[in-house]
Amino acid sequence: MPNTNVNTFTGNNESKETPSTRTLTIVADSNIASLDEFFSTQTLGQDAALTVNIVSVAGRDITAQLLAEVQPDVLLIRSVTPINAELIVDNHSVRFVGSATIGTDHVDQAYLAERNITFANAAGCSKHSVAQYVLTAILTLRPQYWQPSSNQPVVLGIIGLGNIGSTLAQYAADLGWQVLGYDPLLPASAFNNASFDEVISQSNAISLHVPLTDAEGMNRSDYPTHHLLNAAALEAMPADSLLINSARGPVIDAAALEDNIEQTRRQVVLDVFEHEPQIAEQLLSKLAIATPHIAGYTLEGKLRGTQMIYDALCEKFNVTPAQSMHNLLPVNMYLWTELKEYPDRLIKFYDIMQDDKLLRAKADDGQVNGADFDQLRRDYHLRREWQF
Ligand SMILES: NC(=O)C1=CN([C@@H]2O[C@H](COP(=O)(O)OP(=O)(O)OC[C@H]3O[C@@H](n4cnc5c(N)ncnc54)[C@H](O)[C@@H]3O)[C@@H](O)[C@H]2O)C=CC1
Ligand SMILES: O=C(O)C(=O)[C@H](O)COP(=O)(O)O
Repeated sequence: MPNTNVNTFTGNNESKETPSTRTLTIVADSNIASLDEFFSTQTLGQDAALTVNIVSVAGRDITAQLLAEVQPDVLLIRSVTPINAELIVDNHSVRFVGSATIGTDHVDQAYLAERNITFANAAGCSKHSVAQYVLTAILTLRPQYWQPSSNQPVVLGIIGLGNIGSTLAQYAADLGWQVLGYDPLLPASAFNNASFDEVISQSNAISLHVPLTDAEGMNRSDYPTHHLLNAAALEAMPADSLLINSARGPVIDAAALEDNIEQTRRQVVLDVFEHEPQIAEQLLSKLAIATPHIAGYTLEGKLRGTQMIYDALCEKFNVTPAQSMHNLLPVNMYLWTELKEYPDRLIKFYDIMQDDKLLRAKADDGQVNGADFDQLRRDYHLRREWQF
């Protein structure tokens, strides 16, 4: 069994009757923020004698073998733990799976439903964090966009207008930018106002905010996003348009992207990579900004993710939630209104090039290896979300 951190909490035994102590065993990704503050007897077992036993391990170490050894009631994961038949076909103890993430492409939700296992994710938990990451990337590379003008408007293309895309659109509108948005699964609106071809051919900057879906399989969609940006789409983009991907790596065909950057010298920002956690130096060297899947990594974003799966677990087990992320947040001095007034303070709000520098420093022998990519994320100094 990998190195685990086992905290055993025993319920208060001073009740009037001898409690029949129950144990709730949790296997959790150690990269979940404030795990022990949210999942303990005080926060889960206040209505009954309960022993909460948490086994926390690296997300990639949550295996069928570990489940066989621990027999957990609950799995708490993040995006690096695939949840599917291969992991739990022989397990009959898990009753709840919580992913403290927005994306769910790593979870076979139909299989969980078939097994009558409750699933919860953290929809929208880091929408502001990711939107602010995208704004920072754009304004770091193109600071002139702070002052759009009638003869030099800024057109931001947004593909996917859900929680993150629509939040980004609000920031863009607040800066006086024009938004061209495309989302075939939502009704037309002020922001959902263009075709895919119009977005990619008429925008100064294009940002992707779609889930990773396929034409078939567990993430099937009528509008699959796997390689949504293929060679043809990239070719249709003006050479000087900036492309940002903070959705999922495989939404862009990495090989086609490398060729397109060679041909156009396009500025590209990637927070997610088709073959992560490995990154080929050949691609890395062509990018304007590269970061290790940390667009959502603010203290608020990660705590909100933990809060949301904690609340869902409490609902599952009919327990009154007894922990709030607001008890765990230091004072936040980052105000969007201040940044708008003093754009030169952007680097103090978020120095994205420092994250870029740390990632590039891990390139060795032609690539960034998976262990180094994971270490950068595990040890990431969580940013603070700007107050909108
Ligand atoms: N880099 C990071 O740290 C993070 C990445 N993400 C990724 O961002 C994705 C989007 O997050 P949210 O906006 O919160 O999800 P969401 O589910 O609220 O919105 C996704 C939107 O994409 C639309 N969509 C689906 N297929 C499409 C297509 N083919 N073309 C255009 N639009 C399409 C949907 O209709 C939906 O409105 C997540 O699924 C996740 O993969 C999320 C959080 C952090
Ligand atoms: O929430 C999502 O979706 C994300 O992409 C998260 O930022 C992924 O973070 P990890 O689960 O990989 O820590």
